[in-house]
Amino acid sequence: MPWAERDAAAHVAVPTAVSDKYSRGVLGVVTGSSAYPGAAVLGVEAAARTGIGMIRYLGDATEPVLARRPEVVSAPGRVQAWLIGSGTDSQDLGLLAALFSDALASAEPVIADAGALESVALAPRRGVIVTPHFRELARMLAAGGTRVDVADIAADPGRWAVRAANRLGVTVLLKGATTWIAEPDGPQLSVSIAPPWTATAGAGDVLGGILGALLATNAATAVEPGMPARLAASAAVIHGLAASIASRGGPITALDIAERVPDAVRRLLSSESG
Ligand SMILES: NC(=O)C1=CN([C@@H]2O[C@H](COP(=O)(O)OP(=O)(O)OC[C@H]3O[C@@H](n4cnc5c(N)ncnc54)[C@H](OP(=O)(O)O)[C@@H]3O)[C@@H](O)[C@H]2O)[C@@H](O)CC1
Ligand SMILES: Nc1ncnc2c1ncn2[C@@H]1O[C@H](COP(=O)(O)OP(=O)(O)O)[C@@H](O)[C@H]1O
Repeated sequence: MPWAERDAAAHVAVPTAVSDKYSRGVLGVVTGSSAYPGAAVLGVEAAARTGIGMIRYLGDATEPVLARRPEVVSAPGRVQAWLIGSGTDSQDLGLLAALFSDALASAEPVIADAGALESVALAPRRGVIVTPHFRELARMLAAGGTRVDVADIAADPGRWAVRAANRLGVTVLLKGATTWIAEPDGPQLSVSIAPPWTATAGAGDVLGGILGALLATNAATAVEPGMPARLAASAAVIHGLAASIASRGGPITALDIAERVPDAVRRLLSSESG
């Protein structure tokens, strides 16, 4: 089922007069590495611009993240959701492996990307959303014993998203020109609003940050049946809309998308109230 702007608008948590930074939601972030520090900067930038109470950044790229976003806290503490894995390599995790395991063993919802995908294959649970592209999904399925060519996934991504969700037991957001979302025994959703200019390095890291903010700010309902898929699809709508606003028919960078996220959220909220 296509997920539309009005559907996404209903999943933006708008602060009220009684909100504070903790009641709005805190996102714990374990992303980035010495090889890929930029992925951490992009995800944190996108989460901050989606609207969130606070971000705790606990990965290996604290310096560039704080240089871009001094609002970010690098002290450990309580969080309402986790974003793990963007900009990391599953073969070279070092101390990050323990942080991934802790997040996956916690009760909070988790978004797992890139280098954290294989950790999920070993410890799947409800409340986990994985955000692979086609190659990453093929690798995840292979780790679980299902061999599939990337070309087969590309030929029928919607079906593979559903199959993977059921086989892996987690919500799958499969990235591409159309983004497919499937929850085990739950909704199957799709979003196709991003312009092809979105196919640029780091755009997926930005999507992870947007989804992280939506999970943390909807923490009370985020793991109810159907909600992981709806929140994931809403993040894809905000991402695609921000990319369209940034692009206006021309080229964009991943950071351009993150910077236009407030405009995308504003547009969703104004269309909902109008
Ligand atoms: N700014 C940042 O910090 C960013 C960080 N990022 C982070 O990078 C990490 C890895 O993510 P990824 O998606 O690249 O990983 P993956 O699926 O293993 O792809 C490898 C495949 O690509 C192919 N390939 C490579 N070069 C190619 C070429 N020129 N032309 C054609 N093919 C080429 C290569 O093929 P091969 O060379 O082996 O034939 C192989 O199959 C991940 O942690 C992510 O978060 C990104 O988000 C970007 C921004
Ligand atoms: N042809 C396309 N048209 C629209 N969006 C695309 C297209 N190709 C990729 N995307 C989007 O761009 C992002 C790419 O993410 P990803 O593959 O993880 O790249 P990276 O790892 O460099 O961030 C995803 O959100 C995906 O849905």
